[in-house]
Amino acid sequence: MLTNILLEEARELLVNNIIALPGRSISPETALGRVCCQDIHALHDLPPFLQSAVDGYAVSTGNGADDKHYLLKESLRPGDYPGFSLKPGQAAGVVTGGPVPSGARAVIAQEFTELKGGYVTCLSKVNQGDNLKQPGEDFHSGDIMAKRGTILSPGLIGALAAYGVSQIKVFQRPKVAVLSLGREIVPYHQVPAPGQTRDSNGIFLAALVEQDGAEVTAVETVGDMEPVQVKYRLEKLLRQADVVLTTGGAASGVCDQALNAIRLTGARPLFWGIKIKPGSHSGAAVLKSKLIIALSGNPAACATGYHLLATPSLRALQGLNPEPVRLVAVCKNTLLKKGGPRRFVRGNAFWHQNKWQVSFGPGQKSSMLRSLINYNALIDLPAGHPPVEERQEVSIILLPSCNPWDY
Ligand SMILES: Nc1nc2c(c(=O)[nH]1)N[C@H]1C(S)=C(S)[C@@H](COP(=O)(O)OP(=O)(O)OC[C@H]3O[C@@H](n4cnc5c(N)ncnc54)[C@H](O)[C@@H]3O)O[C@H]1N2
Ligand code: MOO
Repeated sequence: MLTNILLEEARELLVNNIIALPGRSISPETALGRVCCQDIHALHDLPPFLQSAVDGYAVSTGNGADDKHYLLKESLRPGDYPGFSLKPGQAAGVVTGGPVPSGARAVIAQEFTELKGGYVTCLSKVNQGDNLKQPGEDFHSGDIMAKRGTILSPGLIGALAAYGVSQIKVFQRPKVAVLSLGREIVPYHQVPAPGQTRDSNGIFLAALVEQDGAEVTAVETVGDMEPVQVKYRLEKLLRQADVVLTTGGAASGVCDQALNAIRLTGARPLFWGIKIKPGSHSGAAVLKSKLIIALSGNPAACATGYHLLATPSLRALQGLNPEPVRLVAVCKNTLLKKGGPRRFVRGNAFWHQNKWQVSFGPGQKSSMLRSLINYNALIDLPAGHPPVEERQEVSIILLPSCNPWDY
């Protein structure tokens, strides 16, 4: 087993052991945020017929006919389809988005016309093609509307509805179970005895998992179960989930539950320990197609490990690019910490005065919850870095699903 490796090596090991989940068809009503598992092509031209862009009159010019006065042949209402064509010198009333009769050369907006004695008089110059929307102007038949791996946005769902698509093929959502290890950890709704701690990581991880498009199957604690019972619990969760996230019991010490239980299940550890802080005590293992990601117990270390290892894995399982979104941002405040391994600091990123800016959150100890209440970025500081000064440029990883762009 590889120990104490680089973050990028750890992520690669994880991603290389992941095959995107199979696809399934779902209705557009439930498709928001899901990921297309195949390219989607336009089934036909859109608009499918020549349309008017305005309410007004379609006119047939040319053939030496007077281009100011037209005989009104018929007026169409929304939903009508013209069963006639226009001859030079004739006009038809048309509506925005409605079909125009064949033979029409242009549409004149109603406000630039006068209707008198069955004749339409144009008050402005008429140019061929004015206010006409060509068939296929939006999508030509066969155009790619979405590539495999595209997240279904409200706009894409709407565009597919314009084609009457009622089933969309998407990657299955990964199923994720959370197992909080540690003798002292009790379910959050239980009153802890002296020396015990409420499981805040479990529900926190479950919320992150939901934000990452996956489905939470269980959030459980083990308390002081015997190692073999922890193994049974882990096996049970592995049967119902694609990924099990453990938190706590990851550092070798008095209660080394994570690696013990993983080994007892026969899972193959991929790595244990990465050169970052916090989150150094993170590991991963595979059991057939199932993944176990072990995160630290300290809440901020748990969060950091989640963003850097679990999010890319959940993305890869859904057919998404696992690479995080990186930006360069200017620091709004200072960080006195220096030296040590590569550090990931929770911060708040925002766009202000034409640049990305970031402020370090308060309470950066890995045991503290404070920085987790309002962060949307991880500030990536290299190993051995000096204190970070205001206005210094830093590399950040955006966590858009974490918090709104608040500052
Ligand atoms: N001798 C050493 N001790 C420690 C080391 C080390 O290298 N050598 N590393 C420290 C660092 S850094 C971290 S991070 C932690 C990681 O330890 P574990 O992942 O084994 O976590 P635990 O010991 O189980 O818990 C640490 C801390 O977090 C609390 N915790 C645990 N689970 C939860 C939960 N589900 N919800 C809320 N809080 C939780 C737990 O009560 C402890 O206070 O190890 C350091 N020690
Ligand atoms: O590595 Mo611990 O994970 O810093 O807090």
